[in-house]
Amino acid sequence: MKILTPKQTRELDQFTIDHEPIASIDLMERAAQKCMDWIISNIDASSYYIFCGTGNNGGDGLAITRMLDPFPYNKKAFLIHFSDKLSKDAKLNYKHLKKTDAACLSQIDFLEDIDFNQIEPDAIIIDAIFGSGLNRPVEGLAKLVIEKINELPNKVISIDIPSGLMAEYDESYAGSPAIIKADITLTFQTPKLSFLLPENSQFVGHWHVLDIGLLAEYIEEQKETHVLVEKDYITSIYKHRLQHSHKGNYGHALLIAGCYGKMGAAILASKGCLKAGVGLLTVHVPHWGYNIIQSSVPEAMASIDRSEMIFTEFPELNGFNAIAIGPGLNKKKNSVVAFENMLSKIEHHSLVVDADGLNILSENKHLLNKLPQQTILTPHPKEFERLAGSWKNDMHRLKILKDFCQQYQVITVLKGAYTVTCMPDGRCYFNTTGNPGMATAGSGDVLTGIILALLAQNYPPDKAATLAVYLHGKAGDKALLQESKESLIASDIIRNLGNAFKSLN
Ligand SMILES: NC(=O)C1=CN([C@@H]2O[C@H](COP(=O)(O)OP(=O)(O)OC[C@H]3O[C@@H](n4cnc5c(N)ncnc54)[C@H](OP(=O)(O)O)[C@@H]3O)[C@@H](O)[C@H]2O)[C@@H](O)CC1
Ligand SMILES: [K+]
Repeated sequence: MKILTPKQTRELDQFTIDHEPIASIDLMERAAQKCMDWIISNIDASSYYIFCGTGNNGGDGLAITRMLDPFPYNKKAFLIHFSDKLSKDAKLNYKHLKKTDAACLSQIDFLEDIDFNQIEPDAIIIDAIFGSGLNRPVEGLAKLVIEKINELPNKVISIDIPSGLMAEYDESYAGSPAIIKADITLTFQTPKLSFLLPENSQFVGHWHVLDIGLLAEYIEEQKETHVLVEKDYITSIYKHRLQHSHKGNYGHALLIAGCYGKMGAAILASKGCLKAGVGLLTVHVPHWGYNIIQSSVPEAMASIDRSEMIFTEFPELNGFNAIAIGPGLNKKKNSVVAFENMLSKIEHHSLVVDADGLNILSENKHLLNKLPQQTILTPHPKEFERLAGSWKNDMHRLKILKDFCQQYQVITVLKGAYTVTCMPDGRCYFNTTGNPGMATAGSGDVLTGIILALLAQNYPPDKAATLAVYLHGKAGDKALLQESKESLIASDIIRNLGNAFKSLN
């Protein structure tokens, strides 16, 4: 699903009004009806307090209040009068509600006009103060109201976007002094980019996209800049296996991993790779790790370094079509030299760099220029900061990520909630699978193995990265059916890769 910018959202709105065609007031009615349908099907409460602004978001709130009328609920709508400029459709809905139930509607000029004590703790608060039209930090009356709502114990449902949160912003934006902390956000047609940034999870709560029938035609014409990766996208890139195939069809991968004390990372990455369908896997390990890898991963072949403890050389690369380097490696001088030598020998191979491979890059930045185009890097935020520098807010981090990928022509998988895979041309793919139980030792090693396997099977690097991230998260979600977020470990992710693949059929 494409994520639209605020400008695209306004254009989509207008495109639908012009081409469906539909009057804007009827579109607002449809949006409010979708919210009502969702609320009636999912919420069990007897009182609703609806806080409305003066723009179209407020118009939605006023329409929702009217739609509650046939139901036996207590309801009260507050028009927060922070501006005299009531939008045209908000004004129509204001008049309409006044006719239906004038007693439930109050105009609020001062915070004291609202008796917050009357709001029962189990009542639902509907937040329709600001939507996608917010263009500056919230001040004055609206700020006071938002702060007060955030102090209440009530469940809050935000319409379209939590009031005070911008759909997009830049690095100079220090945030609004007041933003609604919603439990649920009901957003229209596509999610907003800010929902996917870690710093905003405290405001957005659980978000749901409501299809309000805005025309797909317009969305299809827009470039893929920010994409939410869901099952339909993944099934469109997943290649089914042929009935008559042999291991030669699925590539030969080389994994360079492990050192004294860190052989577990090599084992986990190897198993992830094998379980993701690679034809053949060779693992290059220090001499000391030979017995360990052979007995722990009998399906893999071993290539042995002359060094007892660390990575100092690499096998002839010709026989391999994909290479991963980094899990459980180390950053000693001889390993850096070997890494640099290997980069100069890479020709047609796809490459993944993880863990200590990334640390080597951040301590030897000149190597970044030697990475083959479309190399896949898989940092967590700390590793990324070491590679690319620090950021002021998460939107700024996204900009740094795009600049970094463009500068070095690499693909970066920035791990976290909504892991984002950024392409050399700046396209960003936000993943939707996975859970906090996966923040556990070795989880990243497994992901590296999966990416390596998909590259060896000839997936183009951009598709290999997005598919691997999705499968890794899905395997974690399947594992969580038997485990808890605390007990889930990397081996559980490996064990559930089969279930993750099956979920694509
Ligand atoms: N997309 C769709 O298809 C559909 C969208 N719909 C709904 O419309 C919503 C967008 O409505 P909207 O454009 O009227 O903006 P909204 O957020 O209500 O703000 C109102 C005004 O507030 C002002 N303002 C801004 N910042 C401010 C601040 N800090 N403090 C004080 N004032 C501030 C600013 O005016 P300004 O003062 O800048 O002239 C702005 O115009 C959208 O979220 C959805 O709920 C559905 O009804 C139908 C389908
Ligand atoms: K809102």
